[in-house]
Amino acid sequence: MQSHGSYTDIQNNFPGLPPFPDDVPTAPLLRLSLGKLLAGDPTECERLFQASVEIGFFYLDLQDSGHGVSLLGDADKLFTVGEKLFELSLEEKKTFDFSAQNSYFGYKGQGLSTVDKAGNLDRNEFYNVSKDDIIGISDPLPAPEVLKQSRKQQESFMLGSHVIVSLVLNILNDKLHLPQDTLSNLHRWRSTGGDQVRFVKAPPQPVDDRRTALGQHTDFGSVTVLFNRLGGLQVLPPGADAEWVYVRPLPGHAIINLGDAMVKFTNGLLRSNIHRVAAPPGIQGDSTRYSLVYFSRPEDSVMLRRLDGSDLIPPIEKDQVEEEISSKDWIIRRALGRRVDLHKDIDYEKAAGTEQMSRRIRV
Ligand SMILES: O=C(O)CCC(=O)C(=O)O
Ligand SMILES: [Fe+2]
Repeated sequence: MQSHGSYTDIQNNFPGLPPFPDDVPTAPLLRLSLGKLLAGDPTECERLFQASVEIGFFYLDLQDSGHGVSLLGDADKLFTVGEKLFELSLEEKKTFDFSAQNSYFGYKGQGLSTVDKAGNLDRNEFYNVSKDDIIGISDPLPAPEVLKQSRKQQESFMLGSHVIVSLVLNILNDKLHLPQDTLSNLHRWRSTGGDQVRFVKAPPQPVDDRRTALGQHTDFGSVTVLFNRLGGLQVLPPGADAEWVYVRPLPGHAIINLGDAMVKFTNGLLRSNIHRVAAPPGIQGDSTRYSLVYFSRPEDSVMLRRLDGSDLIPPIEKDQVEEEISSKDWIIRRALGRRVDLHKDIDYEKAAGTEQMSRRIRV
């Protein structure tokens, strides 16, 4: 057994950052190869499907494909952009909070969302940038100079992530026996939707008061492409007795997870796993944590309900009622429903997603 904070494999750590400790429980997520998935390798595609049914999270090794390597390069550039972005004064950043206009794009300051039913507040700030804005199919939102100057890098990162999303959707489409292109036709690059990049920053927390930085949730959309360097992300495996485990960040890999839309489209066959962000473990807890995310969502007008045309997707049961809600309304309800600055009384449950199904506990 290694001592606290030590590491066995230098390649499993990020240069310049304190190592992820070896003595905390981690999720045994599958590591899939982008090169193999792009080549249509049947075993790798089957592993992707398995991971999507069982846990809804997997690592994607980007190092064995030219596309993946260039996405890693774009992610590196945006980590630097993110650091500069959050260096702006709070006063300036707040001018880009558009939530009062019912928009989830722009800045969210630290401590504006509840992380649990007790009303404890979050400990991170983030900034959401709309894909539609960056590719010029919606009116541009006001943005700080550092974001205006990096629109090209953002577009490249968004497109690169969207290619990964489309690949995952096409493999799932095939495995679900859906008519060809069913899923990708609900996620067209140049159609209006909620796709976004999120820059995240969480400062180190006081040693004697380390808490959840981002409350437990399932992602709202379809497929998430996440870049982590410091630990802190945790998932709750299925089952009544499950305990939170860390997802160890791996250099050269993205973390891919499915969101609520995939659960609704497949009537619970695919899984959108509950996750949260805790303070980074061990000596990592003294460092500032940045992360970078690409969230894909079904196009705005898509209704989030069971898809027709598959013999594998379970039918709607007799006593089951599907909510009539569009992708756009779902995301607004989930993204803004727990903001203490927008609502006097927070109905924590009303802003919930598919968490209950995610637990896979039969009642
Ligand atoms: O920062 C992370 O690692 C995860 C963030 C996350 O889960 C989210 O923004 O939905
Ligand atoms: Fe998330």
